[in-house]
Amino acid sequence: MPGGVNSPVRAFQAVGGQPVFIARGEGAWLYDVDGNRYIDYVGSWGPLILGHRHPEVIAALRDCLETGTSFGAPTALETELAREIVSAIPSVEMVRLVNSGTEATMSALRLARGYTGRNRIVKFEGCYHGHADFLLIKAGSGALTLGVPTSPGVPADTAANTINAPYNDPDTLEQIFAAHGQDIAAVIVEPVAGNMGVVPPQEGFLSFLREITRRYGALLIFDEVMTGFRVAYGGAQERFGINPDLTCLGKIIGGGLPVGAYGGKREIMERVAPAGPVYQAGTLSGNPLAVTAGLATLRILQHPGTYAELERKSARLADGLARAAADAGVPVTLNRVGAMLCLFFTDHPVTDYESACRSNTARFAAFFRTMLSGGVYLAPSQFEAVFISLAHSGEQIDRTVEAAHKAFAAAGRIE
Ligand SMILES: Cc1ncc(COP(=O)(O)O)c(C=O)c1O
Ligand SMILES: N[C@H](C=O)CCC(=O)O
Repeated sequence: MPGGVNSPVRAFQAVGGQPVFIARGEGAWLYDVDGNRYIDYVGSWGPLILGHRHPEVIAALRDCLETGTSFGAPTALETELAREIVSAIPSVEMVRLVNSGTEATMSALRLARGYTGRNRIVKFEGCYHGHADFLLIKAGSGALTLGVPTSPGVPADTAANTINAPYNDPDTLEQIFAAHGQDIAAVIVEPVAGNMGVVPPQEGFLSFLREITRRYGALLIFDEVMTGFRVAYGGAQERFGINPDLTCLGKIIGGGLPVGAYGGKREIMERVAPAGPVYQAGTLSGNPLAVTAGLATLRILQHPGTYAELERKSARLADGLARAAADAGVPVTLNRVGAMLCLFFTDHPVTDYESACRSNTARFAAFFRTMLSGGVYLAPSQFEAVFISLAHSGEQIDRTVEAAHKAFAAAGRIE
C-alpha cells in the first residue's frame, strides 16, 4: 500500500514515527496490536460520535446481517434513513444516498452545474471536500498536511473552473462574484471548517454566502460531511440558522460504515436521474448495513440531552487543555464548535488557511508524540480536528488533560 496506508491522513509523516496498528475499539478506548490502550479522539475521523462498538449499533448490525449484505434494489431501511435525514436537516427536502463524502460533494457539484448551466465553482482555501479532481485545489486535510494542497494529476483545464477564496473573507468573495458571477454554479463551504484544523465561521460569514449566491443565481452548498449531526442534530445549518440549497453528508449517518448523502430543495434534487437528467449512480448505494448503523446512531443521538452532554464534555476537555497549555507557558489558540476542537500552536487567532498555517507544526508533532506515549490517540496532523464522543467519560477527559501537561512541556522545548 502506498505509504503503508489506505488514506494519507493515517500515516505519521507529519509527526514522525510509525502509525499505530489498531486491533479493536471499545467505547472511547482503542487497543493496538501490541496491547497498548489509548483514549481515542479520532473516532474514525468523525463518524463514531457514540464511540466504538455501541451495543445498540452492534445489535442492529447483527440483525441486519441475517437478512443479507446488499441487494442493489430499494429497501424500506434506506427509505427510513432518507426520512430521518429530511426531517433532521432543515434545508433538505429530498436526498440521495451514496458511499462516501467524496461521492456526495462530487455529485452535488455536478447537480449544481447541471441545474444552473454554469461551470465554475467557488471553494475556500483549506477546506477539504474529498478527492474529486476539481476539489483538490488548495485543499485541506491530508493534502495540506503532506504539502500537496493542489494535487499533481489534476488537469489545468479542470482546475481552471475552480476558484479558491479565503475563508471568512466576504470582500474577496464579493470581488470574485463581481468578475465571474454569471459563470459561477455554486459556492461549496465547510460551514465549520474542520480540515485546516477547526476554524469557525465568523459572525455574518455564512449569511453573507447565502445572500451573495442568491444575488448572482448560484447555489450554496454546505459540506456537512463532518458537521452534520455533530455540531447539532440538524448540523451547522441548524446551529447557525442558515439554509443552503444543497447539503452533503457522510460520516455519522453511516455509524462507522461507508456512506454519504447529498440532498436539498426538491426542485433541484428532482433533476437527479432517473427523476431528471443529471446522472449519478452506485452499486452499493443505500447499503443495508451502512444504513442500519446510521439509523441506530441517529436514534441514540435523538435522546434528550445528547447535545448538551457533548457540549459539556467538549468544554471540559477544551478548558483543561487551555489550562495545561497556560501552566506550561506554551501559547496556543483553541478553536471549538460543539464536539470538534483544535489546538493551534500559535498565539494569533486562527480564522483562515493562512493563519492556520502559522501554527508551529514542530511543536504540534512533539505534543502529539508525548500524548501518544501517554495513552491518548490524536489525529497525526495539526490540520485535523479532535472529535469528542458521548463515550468519553469525565475520567478519560481528565486523564487526557493530565497527559497534556507533559505534552505541552515537551512542545514548549521546541522552538
Ligand atoms: C468536510 C468533508 N467533506 C468531504 C469529505 C470526504 O469524505 P470521504 O472521506 O468519506 O470521501 C471529508 C472527509 O474525508 C470531509 O471532512
Ligand atoms: N480529514 C479527513 C476527512 O475528514 C480525514 C479522512 C481521510 O481523508 O481519510
